[in-house]
Amino acid sequence: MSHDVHPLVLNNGVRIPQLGFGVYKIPEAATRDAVLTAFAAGYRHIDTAALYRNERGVGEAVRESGLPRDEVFVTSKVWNDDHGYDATLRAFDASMERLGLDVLDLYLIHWPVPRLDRYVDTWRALEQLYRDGRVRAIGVSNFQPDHLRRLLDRTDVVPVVNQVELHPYLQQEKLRVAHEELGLLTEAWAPLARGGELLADRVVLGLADKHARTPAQVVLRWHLQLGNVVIPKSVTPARIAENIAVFDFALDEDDMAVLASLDREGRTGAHPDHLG
Ligand SMILES: NC(=O)C1=CN([C@@H]2O[C@H](COP(=O)(O)OP(=O)(O)OC[C@H]3O[C@@H](n4cnc5c(N)ncnc54)[C@H](OP(=O)(O)O)[C@@H]3O)[C@@H](O)[C@H]2O)C=CC1
Ligand SMILES: O=C1CO[C@H](CO)[C@@H](O)[C@@H]1O
Repeated sequence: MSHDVHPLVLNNGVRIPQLGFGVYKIPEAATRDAVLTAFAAGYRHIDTAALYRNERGVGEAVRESGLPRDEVFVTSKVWNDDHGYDATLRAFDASMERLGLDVLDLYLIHWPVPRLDRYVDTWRALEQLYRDGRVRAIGVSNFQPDHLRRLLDRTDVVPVVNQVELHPYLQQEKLRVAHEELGLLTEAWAPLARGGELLADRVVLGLADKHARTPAQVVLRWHLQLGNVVIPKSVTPARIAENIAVFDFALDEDDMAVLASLDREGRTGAHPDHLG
């Protein structure tokens, strides 16, 4: 993997570009072009899921880009309907058929769905896929500390990431501390809080002005400096380029402190204890 993708090292030694491209809500027909635009802008990490119904477009773009396969990092996720050992193995095969890839870089359990109480069995299926070399790393998404601890108590492979909603309005400090203790990286979904109010927040606008950057760039830079893996989504070519142009400036301690003060439990999505 070339150096300009700013990789972080996962707990199994695999490198992940710290900034990736999210494709939730991009229609299947538009996904190939959006991902090719992202590759042209320098992204080398794509975040999709069976739920997003656009894995085919992601796979097409990977092939048509002409990029060496080992320079592109692709994540997908097993959806809530497919929890359980056998169902997860089938869901993985179906995702791989749609993606048209031989090996996946990262496979995640999308939500723990505590009501079903099957995420430990689902994890055992991911462990099997990892041992079989079908996926280079396995992780989870939307897990709370108690879900993580249960997994770690009962299974062998430590997840490499927990992908959770995280942005200045929902900073997830307790969870980030738990991740550090358990040895996994924090991956931020909805890193721009879905592009709403946060990007018009007076504090963010002030920092954008100070650094002659856009509000989205300030927020993404904050994520990078916290050590988060971050996966902003956009279908707008100018924004796709803007969102990756964040490696050539830095927020100072005061900037980070003022952004820390924006925390307010401002979820845009479901709470993991309630979904499912
Ligand atoms: N594991 C999970 O449960 C979840 C995972 N995810 C993953 O995280 C990714 C990112 O999260 P997502 O929900 O898409 O939200 P984001 O926080 O990435 O926000 C995306 C929205 O912000 C807009 N936007 C993007 N860049 C800019 C910019 N520079 N200036 C102004 N507006 C901007 C986009 O508009 P436009 O596209 O029109 O340009 C879009 O409406 C997803 O695509 C998905 O891959 C997301 C939700 C849950
Ligand atoms: O990945 C996802 C995209 O956003 C959805 C709506 O918040 C989530 O439920 C889902 O987990």
